[in-house]
Amino acid sequence: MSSREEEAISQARKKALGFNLILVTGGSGYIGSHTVLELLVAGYGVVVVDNLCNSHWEALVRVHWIVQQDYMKRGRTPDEVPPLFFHEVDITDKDAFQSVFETWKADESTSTRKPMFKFAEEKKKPAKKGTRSVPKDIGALAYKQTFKCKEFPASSTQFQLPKNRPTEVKITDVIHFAALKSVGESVQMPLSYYRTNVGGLLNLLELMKEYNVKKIVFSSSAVVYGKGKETNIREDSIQVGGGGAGGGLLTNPYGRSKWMDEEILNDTSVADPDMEVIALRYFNPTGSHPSGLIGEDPRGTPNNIIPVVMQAFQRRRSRVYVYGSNYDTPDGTGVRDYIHVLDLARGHLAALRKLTTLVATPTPPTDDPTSPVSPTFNRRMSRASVSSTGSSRETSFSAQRTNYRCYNLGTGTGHSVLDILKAFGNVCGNDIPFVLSDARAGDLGTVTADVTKASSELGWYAEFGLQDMCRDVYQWAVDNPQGYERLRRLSMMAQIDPEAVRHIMDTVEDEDEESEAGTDVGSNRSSGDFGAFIRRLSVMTIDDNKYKNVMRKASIAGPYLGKLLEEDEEEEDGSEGQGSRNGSFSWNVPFKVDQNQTMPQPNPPFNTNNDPSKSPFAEKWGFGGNGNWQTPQSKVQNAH
Ligand SMILES: O=c1ccn([C@@H]2O[C@H](COP(=O)(O)OP(=O)(O)O[C@H]3O[C@H](CO)[C@H](O)[C@H](O)[C@H]3O)[C@@H](O)[C@H]2O)c(=O)[nH]1
Repeated sequence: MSSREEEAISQARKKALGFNLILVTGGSGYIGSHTVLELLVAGYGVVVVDNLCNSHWEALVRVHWIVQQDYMKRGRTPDEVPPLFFHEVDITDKDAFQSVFETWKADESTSTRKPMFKFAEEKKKPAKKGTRSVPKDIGALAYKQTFKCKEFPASSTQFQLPKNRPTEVKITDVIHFAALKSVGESVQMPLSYYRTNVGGLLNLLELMKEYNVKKIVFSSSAVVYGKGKETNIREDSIQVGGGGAGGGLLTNPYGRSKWMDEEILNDTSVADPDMEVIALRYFNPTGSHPSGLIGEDPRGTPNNIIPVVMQAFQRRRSRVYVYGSNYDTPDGTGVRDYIHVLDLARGHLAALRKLTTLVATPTPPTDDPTSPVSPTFNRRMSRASVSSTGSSRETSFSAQRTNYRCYNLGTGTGHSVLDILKAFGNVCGNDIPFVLSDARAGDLGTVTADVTKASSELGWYAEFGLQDMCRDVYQWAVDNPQGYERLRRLSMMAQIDPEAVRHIMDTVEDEDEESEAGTDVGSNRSSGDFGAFIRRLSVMTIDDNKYKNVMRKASIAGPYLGKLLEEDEEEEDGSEGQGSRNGSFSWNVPFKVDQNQTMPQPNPPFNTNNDPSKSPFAEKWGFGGNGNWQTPQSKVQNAH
């Protein structure tokens, strides 16, 4: 590790000192980013781990910026916003994941936390002296930015810095979002789902154990209720811990992976009485932050109703197919419990506070061996759960523990598909075209939550209604017609052809100088700091004219890049337009061209009178005698 990296880690740790530090896996995704926002608003420091497979780092920059505005609305200064750090790491890569824990591990010399019990078979191994991952300071990036956004009210989340600020740097809790989440895709690629959703959780729990992190909020789903449970579903209608039905009613690998995760978490809490687990079962999340700066950006063709409606509004599909009109519901269409993503995010805060209370007032251990808080009892439970005889008596030992809790997060109110179409039509002032169609295989008529447990035990309840959800989704759709897609493309562009990007950096220089948004593009051009450049361009994504200007210049620079940046037209049936969906961007990481990547045939640039050979990049990209451009890849293929 270079001295510069060591210095960066040391600076980050200094910045984090005094904050309760929460590790959020999958924190740049849809629900993750809104939760990070609420954590910062509430005064928590946040460390995000995300592999960006279905999200964009830009979301986090926007999050920190929104929180700065939120703080100002509350009479505080942006400097007071807690730190937000980002690691681009895949949780299935255990070594890389461990390097994050190494970076943020407690300083042993100042640590006051001691494990309460040590079982013989679980003696803590010394932490591996592995590499340490260098965190990106998102707050520092956000301070330089200017975004245009809708006026939004200050968050209702209370600012609650702990009375005694932590005197050591330590991750105290984990919120685990990182997972794959498409039902249909999980049927096609079950192994990927189990690898990420189950394998990733195992890595996390092993690392939490090794680094003595004991509290976790887990992102579960109403999907774990499976078939057969419909209206006002209670948490105890299925049993985690072998005490009843559950996983058997599930119909797809995604649902099974979430169910398995809950079982694993429960078993872990049985084996370790110090562990505190809360699983949150989401119903149908939708909505976005009212600023219109962050929102849902589903990759590929969306299947969920709200993104589908949004696409119909954007004319990216001709109509919405309403699946099923003969259900036993008021208007015959499917009824679901839609919950605003900000309510969901605040549900995670409520869960964190619950975990904090539990740890702050622990039940003292007792010598009574039949007591569930006795070490003797827990040792027995531990043995029972690994016994090979599997008698029913022993099975009952592995019943759900009190340090494992699950809660529904929903509103308790159902809305039909037609209600959604009407509400969305109201906010956008246009009717959403739809057609009644056959029911989708496996769909249920009604799925709504009983939310009394969350309100009585977490003190949480949903504040937003359907109209709020539709309004905020609409705002996001209007301001970000392609979600973060443009950003993904710009990032992809920097990865594929840094030379061409450098050329665009030259051509947009004047624009940068005119811009009021601070940027370090110019000063870093020679050192290839594309991160700064992409960040600068990301500001332009909201200003359509500027963005189009850049696209035009990108076409000048390189035909493939021009193609990459072209607006994609969604097919009528909703299938994806061309353009990469795999682009991601890493700061200061050498850009690599993936030689196996299949690149689309680029269009000729339009500034060279359709003579590609006049482009400054003609030689680099190759020019076929038939007038078609060739990427290096297609050139290789043609040679064989
Ligand atoms: O193009 C569409 C898409 C959906 N629907 C209908 O809209 C309702 C909601 O469907 P979604 O696909 O948006 O959501 P589901 O309730 O089917 O599934 C969601 O909630 C589940 C838990 O209940 C799981 O978490 C799952 O991953 C998640 O997508 C259903 O009646 C569905 O039939 C349509 O009519 N047309």
